[in-house]
Amino acid sequence: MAAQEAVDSVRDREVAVEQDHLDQVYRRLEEKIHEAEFLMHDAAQRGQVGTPGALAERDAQVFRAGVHLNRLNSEFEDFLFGRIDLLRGKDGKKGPDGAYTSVEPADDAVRPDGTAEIAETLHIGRIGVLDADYSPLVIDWRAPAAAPFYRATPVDPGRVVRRRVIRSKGRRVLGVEDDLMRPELIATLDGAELPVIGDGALMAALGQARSHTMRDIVSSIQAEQDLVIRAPAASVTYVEGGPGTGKTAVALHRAAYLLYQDRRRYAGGILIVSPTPLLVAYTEGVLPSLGEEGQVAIRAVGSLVDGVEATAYDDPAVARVKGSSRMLKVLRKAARGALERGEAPDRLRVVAFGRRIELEAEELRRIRHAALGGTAPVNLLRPRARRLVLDALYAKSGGAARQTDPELAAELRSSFDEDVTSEDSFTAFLDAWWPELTPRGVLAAMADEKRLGRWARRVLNPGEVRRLARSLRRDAYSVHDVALLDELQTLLGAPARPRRRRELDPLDQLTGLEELMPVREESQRERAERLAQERTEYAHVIVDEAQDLTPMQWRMVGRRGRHATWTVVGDPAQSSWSVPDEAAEARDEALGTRPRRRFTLTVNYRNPAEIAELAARVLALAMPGAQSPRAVRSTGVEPRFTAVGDRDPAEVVREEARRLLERVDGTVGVVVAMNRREQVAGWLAGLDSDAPLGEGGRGRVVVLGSLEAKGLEYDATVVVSPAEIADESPAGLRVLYVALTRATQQLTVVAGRRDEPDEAGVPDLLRD
Ligand SMILES: Nc1ncnc2c1ncn2[C@@H]1O[C@H](COP(=O)(O)OP(=O)(O)OP(=O)(O)O)[C@@H](O)[C@H]1O
Repeated sequence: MAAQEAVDSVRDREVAVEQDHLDQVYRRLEEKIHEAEFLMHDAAQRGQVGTPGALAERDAQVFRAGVHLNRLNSEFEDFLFGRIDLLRGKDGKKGPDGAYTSVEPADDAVRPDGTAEIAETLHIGRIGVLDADYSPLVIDWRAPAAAPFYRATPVDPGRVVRRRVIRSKGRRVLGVEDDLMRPELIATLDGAELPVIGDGALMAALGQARSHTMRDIVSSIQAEQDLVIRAPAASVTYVEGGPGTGKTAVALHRAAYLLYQDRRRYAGGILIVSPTPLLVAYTEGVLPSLGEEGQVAIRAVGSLVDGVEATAYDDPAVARVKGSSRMLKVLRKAARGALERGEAPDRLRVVAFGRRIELEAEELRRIRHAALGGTAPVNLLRPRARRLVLDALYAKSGGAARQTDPELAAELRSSFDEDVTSEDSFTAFLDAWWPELTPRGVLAAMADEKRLGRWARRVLNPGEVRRLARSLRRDAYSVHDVALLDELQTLLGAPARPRRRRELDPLDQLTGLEELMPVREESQRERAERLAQERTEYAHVIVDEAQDLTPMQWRMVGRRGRHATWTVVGDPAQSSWSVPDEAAEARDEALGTRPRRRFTLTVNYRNPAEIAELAARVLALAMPGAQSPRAVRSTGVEPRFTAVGDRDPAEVVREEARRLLERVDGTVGVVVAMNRREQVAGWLAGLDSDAPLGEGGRGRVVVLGSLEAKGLEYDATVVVSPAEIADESPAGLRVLYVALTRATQQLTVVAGRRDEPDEAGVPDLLRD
């Protein structure tokens, strides 16, 4: 009892120490907010002076003040989260943030008798704050001086003696968790003692209940993750790692880091490509929590083309055709072939120079053929086709023979052209004979099996043509259709007629200003959305779950980062694409010859060892020889197996979900084969209506098709019929591996007849 009281009093004292520091930080922040408000006000006044010099000055001031206000307001909550106590460094140089730059301790930082002193204490937070005397009150987590907070380990501690994670809410410090990097020094430090509280922050973070949104990991980023987050943005950063190794988290923190490093460069935008809208929604809050918004667009791969939000999935056989690079040949033919629609006119009659001139079907066909020569986008060829038609008409009119003088001949020709083109019927003919094609129109034309058969000759077999045409007759676009639309956009080109240009706002030129200025007619959010939509190329592209992109999707994503640097994260063992080699080829094409820096993440932070071990059995089948990531914790709860047997499957699944709802505080995900989604959602309707999670009234139970589970996680999961999931597609075992690795605490597997369960209910596929 007495011992516990002693621990509590040390803890209280340490919390009070950090509270003091936080109070000091808040006082300083308040001063800065006043300063910023003054600047804003002052800048607005100056803005009334209309000279160019005053405008430039206003821009710069408004920008700086806006940055301040924006950040201070959004990050007032919980922005101080770490502290490191450091030995004296090798050199005595300080960086711009007032911290010493040396990573390594001085040779004599630990004296021969084993004693040492703490030479520097740094607090780490979401943004940097300097005191009035320019000493650092808080170091931005992305600054070089903060790196030791993430990198230090007991094996390689550098200057760090103790790392502390501080939990705070608003202005109140709630607790501290320490990791000791140099335990041998603790008893021999000069001056103040350095107490150590708690079991470390990582375990505390991992054990927390999950909600429907991902949390940032800024206070517990691990050393191998930090290396990726801070990797220089040259060319391609390529990250592989098994389920739960933090790839998505790392990708998001890397976006924030890159913006901090070089905001000007990334004003060109960062695009994060995510596999599903569910994962987009799940991750959307992380960057704002790190203080970054506006510059980063997170888009599902089915929403990369404006105006289309595809969520439907094709069945695997169709998806395989639509994703394959063979489609490129088919689309090239379709883009040109779609000009020849059934209703196109097959003759042209005009009156010029008082004569009737006619072009017959065969002549028009030849002209079209000549105009289409080469590979230029079809819509851009319309002017060329128009010219060739006029040439042919002129030749027929005999006009060329009437004039030998070149100057007069040119004049004659030009008045001929004017005569013809001023007739409405000529324009009407051209519109019908060489219509402006749209990607949607061409895709619709491909729904005609006969036509598609012609365009796909020797590329797709008749069965593939039939299935593809049928799938294109559906009302909604599928996720795979989006890459086809995008490819068609490139093959067709923008319409030839000039678009109305948006008026340029001189303030647009100023980096980042759009995020900060309240704009007159549009809300800030609308404006950010519009700018994001108008943007077709990005300065940095991050691809999450990269193993899933099909060759056609790689082409689509590649077009958005032709001049970009890239971060590509993925796990081949989780690929739901059936022909990984083909996808790898397409990926290499999209990334070009840019050199790659490769990283591997090795620790599974999501699954307890008990679940990871079960998943490893499927990994061995899905990808023999592949390494499982190492799980860092164990819950002592083994996965549970239940066979449906003669019972009603609806009852069994409902019962198992209910059971897990009682055992965990957060979410329960029920993962089923894609074609069972609706049915199982029906089975579970109303199950948790009295236990909503509070975020927009969403319940704690979610039913997911196997392909939708990608990247997500739940406190507990029910995986329904592994065999059904595995049999769904050629990549089924890898998809099952994904399904089995979603739970942070508990996993229940429900086996159907097809699973051939043993007497303990363990499906054939999951037996040792
Ligand atoms: N350093 C960390 N500190 C705290 N939590 C972490 C850390 N790294 C990862 N996590 C947590 O582990 C879980 C898995 O992370 P994440 O989803 O990024 O993994 P992933 O590699 O993308 O997984 P998958 O391949 O299955 O999609 C998340 O809940 C994440 O917050």
